[in-house]
Amino acid sequence: MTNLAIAANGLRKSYGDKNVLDGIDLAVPQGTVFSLLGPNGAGKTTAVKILSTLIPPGPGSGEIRVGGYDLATDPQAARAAIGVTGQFSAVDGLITGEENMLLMADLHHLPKAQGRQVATELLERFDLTDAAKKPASAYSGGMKRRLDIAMTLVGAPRIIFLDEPTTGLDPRSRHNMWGIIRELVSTGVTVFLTTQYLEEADQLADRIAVLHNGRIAAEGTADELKRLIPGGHIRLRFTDPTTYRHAATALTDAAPDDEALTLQLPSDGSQRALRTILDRLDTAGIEADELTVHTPDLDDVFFALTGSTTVPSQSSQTKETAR
Ligand SMILES: Nc1ncnc2c1ncn2[C@@H]1O[C@H](COP(=O)(O)OP(=O)(O)OP(=O)(O)O)[C@@H](O)[C@H]1O
Repeated sequence: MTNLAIAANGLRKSYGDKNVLDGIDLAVPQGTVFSLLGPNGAGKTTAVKILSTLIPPGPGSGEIRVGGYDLATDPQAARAAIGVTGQFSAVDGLITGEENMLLMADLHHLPKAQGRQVATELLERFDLTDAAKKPASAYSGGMKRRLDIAMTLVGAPRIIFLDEPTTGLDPRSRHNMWGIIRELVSTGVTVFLTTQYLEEADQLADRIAVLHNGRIAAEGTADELKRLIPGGHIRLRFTDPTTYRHAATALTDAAPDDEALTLQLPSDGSQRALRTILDRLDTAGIEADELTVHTPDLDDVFFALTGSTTVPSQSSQTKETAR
């Protein structure tokens, strides 16, 4: 267990008769990014709050270790090893970015000169030097998130909890944030990330766990999770109903959608599979208005595991319907 930054056994939490976490196990090696995925209300924030000592675990939970320290017996030491940013931001809008940073330095009991130096360096690193003297309330969403992370780093935490760090950010700010997270990890920091964006988990996480109905429905690398979903498909779209019907009669193995005028054929998305389908279309004299290749991605995994259907082969359809 010593090389694990976070280790939890049988993590439980209920609110009233609602079992939010129903005994989940977590093992996050040092220096890696672990992503907890789940639909809204799945219990991601609850897990972050317990692991970061903000709320106690529910009765019956097993041992929880963060930074090597047992949360039950040594919460202070665990707290010293971690930083938390996210939905419950620490940024005070009434004071400037620099003042927020200095306040953090005071909270960490850094000597004045050292506090100033750390604040200046972090503001520079997060591209906030020009805005340092402006009240944080005037910052954009992306700047506030950057300031929030910069404030977290004042205490030089080895483990950082990022609760939906890019929710609501525009694509450029999101990519900037990904760069920041990658840089943190390159310095050996462990990141526990919750996100609603599957692409984010795919981009950043070494391991991903999907939380559903209070349990971990699946866990693994992005590739391992994608392998849970068999195959992809090729989708043919028609605008003319007669052409569509002709194609549906010719391609008996295709799944038809009479309303959308589309046909879906199972395919691994390879060049060879594509050529076979094009040959079949040529032979039957069919010309589709649009042909799209769909390979399984994390969305498919997510919908297959947390959607109404649990039949993997239906996942692709689930995704398309859901969009
Ligand atoms: N203090 C509380 N009292 C009662 N119920 C709570 C409390 N905190 C959370 N819950 C409930 O626990 C469930 C999980 O909430 P949580 O915030 O952990 O979900 P989440 O996965 O982080 O969701 P989101 O993506 O929407 O932030 C929800 O149904 C929520 O309403």
